Amino acid sequence: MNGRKLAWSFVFAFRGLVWTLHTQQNMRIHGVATFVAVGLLAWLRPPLWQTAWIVLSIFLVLAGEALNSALEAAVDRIGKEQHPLSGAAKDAAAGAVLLLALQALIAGMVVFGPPLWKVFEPLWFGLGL
Ligand SMILES: Nc1ncnc2c1ncn2[C@@H]1O[C@H](COP(=O)(O)OP(=O)(O)OP(=O)(O)O)[C@@H](O)[C@H]1O
Repeated sequence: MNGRKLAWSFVFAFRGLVWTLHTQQNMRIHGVATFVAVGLLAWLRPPLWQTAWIVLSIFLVLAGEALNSALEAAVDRIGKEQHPLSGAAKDAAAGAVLLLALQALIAGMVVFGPPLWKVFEPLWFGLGL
């Protein structure tokens, strides 16, 4: 592969990500979640392995959503008519994203839960909770 072709492949990949952001509401939701997670990382500065877990989770969810969007587009390109296999393919891909998102939620709770609890603990007790 020559350098020019390699550079174009990055452009196409980036264009694919921009397309998912424009067309997929779920990708935009994951984008917002990414900003929140990065903000919490910058604020709470967890240990390196926990930071790595969160960063990995972010990339896994975004990559999963991009693949899900690709599969949806491919299924729709094959045929827009209703078919059990088309539905099953889309459902299975959505299930994969759900699993990745659940994993990210667990990572967020394990990494950010205890320090956030510490920060807001005085507030809970101040409110008599
Ligand atoms: N061609 C089809 N044949 C049968 N069932 C389908 C077909 N297309 C979609 N479905 C069903 O409808 C669900 C929603 O499909 P849709 O294409 O709207 O994707 P989505 O999950 O809403 O994603 P998004 O809103 O991000 O595009 C699928 O998960 C599937 O169960």
